[in-house]
Amino acid sequence: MMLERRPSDLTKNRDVIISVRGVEVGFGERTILKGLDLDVYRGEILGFVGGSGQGKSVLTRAILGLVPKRAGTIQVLGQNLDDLSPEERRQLERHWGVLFQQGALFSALTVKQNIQVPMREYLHLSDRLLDELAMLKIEMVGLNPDAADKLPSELSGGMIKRAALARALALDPEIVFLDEPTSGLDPIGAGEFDDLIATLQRTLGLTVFMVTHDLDSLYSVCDRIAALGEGKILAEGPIEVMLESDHPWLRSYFHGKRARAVMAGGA
Ligand SMILES: Nc1ncnc2c1ncn2[C@@H]1O[C@H](COP(=O)(O)OP(=O)(O)OP(=O)(O)O)[C@@H](O)[C@H]1O
Repeated sequence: MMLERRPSDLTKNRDVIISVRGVEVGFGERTILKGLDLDVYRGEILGFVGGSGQGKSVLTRAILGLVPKRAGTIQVLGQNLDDLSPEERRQLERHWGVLFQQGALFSALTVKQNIQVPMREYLHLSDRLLDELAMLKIEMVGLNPDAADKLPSELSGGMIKRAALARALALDPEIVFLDEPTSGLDPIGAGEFDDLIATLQRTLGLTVFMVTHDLDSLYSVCDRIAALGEGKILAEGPIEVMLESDHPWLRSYFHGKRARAVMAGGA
């Protein structure tokens, strides 16, 4: 069953920063996304939910241009991804940062060197300036300065996430893609990471596209939520829209035992 899409008040008069129209993605015989439409608005934190294997990572990767689509258009910052030359595409990529699920830091590089990888690719700055910039990012994500010279293997899970976020922020992006940023963190670590994302979004004016299963994150930091199922967006809007939906998956997700516990927790 398809639910009527209902734009929230939050979206009025706001710039669309990512526009997905009629996107179809499949592998072999299987079609994962079946003509999906989605808008992401400048400055919002959009939580992207859906059952396991529904295609949340596939859509994220399609927006990043990492998996081919069979149909549809994707515009990011007003540019149609299909129309870009390799150099235009490289310039566009400067404007987004990505935090993949596994953190994906280079294991042989220190935190500082990891953060400097995108900087070295795009900026032509002295080593001293690159060091200063990296230390700024380290501070921004709440890591101790002495984390700079550590290898990923010397860090806790929470610190790895922060270091990966610092690298995603290396080029001062306008959009950050986060794939299950709080997975693997304990509830306190996850809550602190959520707070960090909310603070960065407010202070830097970031737009955040966050794939998450974490109900706490959805309640506490997301401005809007989009739910994926059956290859399309089942519903999108603030949490109230999710709670009012009578789609069976949304009902069991947002009214299940765990959801009730989160609500009761005062979110
Ligand atoms: N490169 C690929 N080749 C073939 N099938 C793929 C490929 N990438 C993803 N898939 C399939 O597409 C489906 C959607 O995968 P995806 O990782 O996007 O799900 P998800 O919604 O992010 O799930 P989860 O919440 O478990 O991470 C899965 O069935 C997966 O096996």
